[in-house]
Amino acid sequence: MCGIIAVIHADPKSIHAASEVHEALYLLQHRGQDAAGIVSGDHRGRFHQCKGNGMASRVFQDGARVADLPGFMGLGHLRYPTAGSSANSEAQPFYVNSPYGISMSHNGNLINAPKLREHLDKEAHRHINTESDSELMLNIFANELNETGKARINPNDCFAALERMYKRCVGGWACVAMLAGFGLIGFRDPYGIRPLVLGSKPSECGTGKDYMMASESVALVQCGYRDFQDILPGQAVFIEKGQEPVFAQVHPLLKYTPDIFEYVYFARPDSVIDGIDVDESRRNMGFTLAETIKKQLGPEKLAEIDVVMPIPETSITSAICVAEALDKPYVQGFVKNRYIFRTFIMPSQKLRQKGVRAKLNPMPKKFRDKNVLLVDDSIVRGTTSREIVLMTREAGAKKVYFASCAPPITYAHIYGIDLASSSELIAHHRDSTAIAKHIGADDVIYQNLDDLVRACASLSPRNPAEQKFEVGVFCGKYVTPVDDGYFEHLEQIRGESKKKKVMEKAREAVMHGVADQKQIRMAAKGVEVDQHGNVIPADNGSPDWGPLNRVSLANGNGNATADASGRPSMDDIRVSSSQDISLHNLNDHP
Ligand SMILES: O=P(O)(O)OC[C@H]1O[C@H](OP(=O)(O)OP(=O)(O)O)[C@H](O)[C@@H]1O
Ligand SMILES: NC(=O)CC[C@H](N)C(=O)O
Ligand SMILES: [Mg+2]
Repeated sequence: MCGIIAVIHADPKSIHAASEVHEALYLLQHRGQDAAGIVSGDHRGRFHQCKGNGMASRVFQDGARVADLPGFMGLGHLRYPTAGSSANSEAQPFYVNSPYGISMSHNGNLINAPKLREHLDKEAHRHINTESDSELMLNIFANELNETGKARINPNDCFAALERMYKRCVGGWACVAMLAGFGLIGFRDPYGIRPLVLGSKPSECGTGKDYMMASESVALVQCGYRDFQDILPGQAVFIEKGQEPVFAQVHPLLKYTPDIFEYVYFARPDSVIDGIDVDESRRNMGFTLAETIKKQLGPEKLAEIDVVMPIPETSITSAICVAEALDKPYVQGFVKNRYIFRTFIMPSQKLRQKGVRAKLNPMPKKFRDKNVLLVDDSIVRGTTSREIVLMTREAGAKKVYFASCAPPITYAHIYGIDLASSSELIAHHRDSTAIAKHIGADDVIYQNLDDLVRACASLSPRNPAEQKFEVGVFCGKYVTPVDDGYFEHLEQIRGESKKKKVMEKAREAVMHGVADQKQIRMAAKGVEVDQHGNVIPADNGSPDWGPLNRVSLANGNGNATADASGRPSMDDIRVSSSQDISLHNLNDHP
């Protein structure tokens, strides 16, 4: 799950769009911790970028780098990879110089990436520099835009290009893009799987409005934007410099099916997504879960429960409601270390395991001789639940029951939440008795899928009875068609053990100078290689220079002036030189 942001100021001379994007990045940090980036666009049609691996504060050196990013518009991205690797070179926003200069931030996952790659290679003849599906999407868009053959384009040309792009891409996406010197675009997949909301505020220059788009409304609220409007499934919006937004349905709205996992885990509780208040949905989840707990445990076991405890942080809202409905004391027994971040979205299993203990510390007096009902929002790999049950017992609890606000997660997530490959999911081949045994609990209680859907749908501003959600992870029925063989492909690219083995072998081969091209490519995702081809030891915080057999970054040196209309053309857009990009991109290089 990634976070995306876009800002455009009414005043084309404004140089502060990036500082708003930067502010918003911190509000969406929970959506991606692996990489962060901003690209700004100034009135001369130049882009300026700063991106790299790490959280926003590291990449932007607590804001010091934002001064390098002048412009009246900007894009931001927070990455939690679902495709490709965690390499620096896959940090977003992505950029292509042709046509017109385009930068793009993508939240989601394309499930027909190999087909798109082939099309770009064989038919469009566009070079793809990484394994990222987002780079593919940007290039598909760029190629369709190029089909206009015009030196100057208008919003309708963009919509037409998007229409063609939507016919090629399959999966979930919410994207924001910037055309150099021209304006901003936002668009969302035909099912509205991934979220995108637009807001506005009066411009500081006194005339017109500034606009922001973001994955979650909390970013808009905190930056002073109002008049929210969710971008509809299959809808695109174009905000040209100094103009009002123009909307177009670039693909028929197929079904309005937002991803239910946004409400379960991903989004902040103070966000409203597609008109559904996240905190309220979690309260509802707590109340309905309590009913299932009553039924499953029965009066005797229920009477034994002394306290209801949340597993911070996401489940707190629901746990309060479970306690209220069961008429049991709500007790916070775990203290969360606020300097350790979300463990589930950490990149490796070892880190996730370590993360749980470092993040949550039990206060023994809250547990001693108690029968405890633990409440979490979800059980994915079981890393948290297993460790927590153990900690609960170590802290002196007698019986430990474990309740999950989400139903068993039995299938892979394919639209932008890297839940795990199905073989890693604890519920994939286990029933609740086996799961309880596996995590060491006396019993495990899961929310029913219908109850979960009702908890969210009842808050929908559309017809609640007809509100549907993307729930493939719980039942294997996905909203888009999925090609035969996709899951095998997924298993292959995501299966952690396999990835690890291949990676280790490749690293070793590179270290010993016996790697073939494929191994060099593979190793370059985990082992940094400098511009001379020398291997830099991993985890030293140094930037990614890109794999050896690929062009590292774009070169060029056109002129910087925009024409009278301010619209981009091949001539008036300066493509950043590799030196410029080095300066901005390679934060930590000595
Ligand atoms: O079964 P698992 O694989 O452990 O994944 C599920 C857990 O991961 C998440 O917590 P996380 O620490 O990421 O975030 P939170 O602080 O928002 O709860 C989620 O809230 C569950 O607690
Ligand atoms: N979580 C996401 O939305 C990821 C976006 C994109 N698929 C990537 O891996 O960078
Ligand atoms: Mg959690």
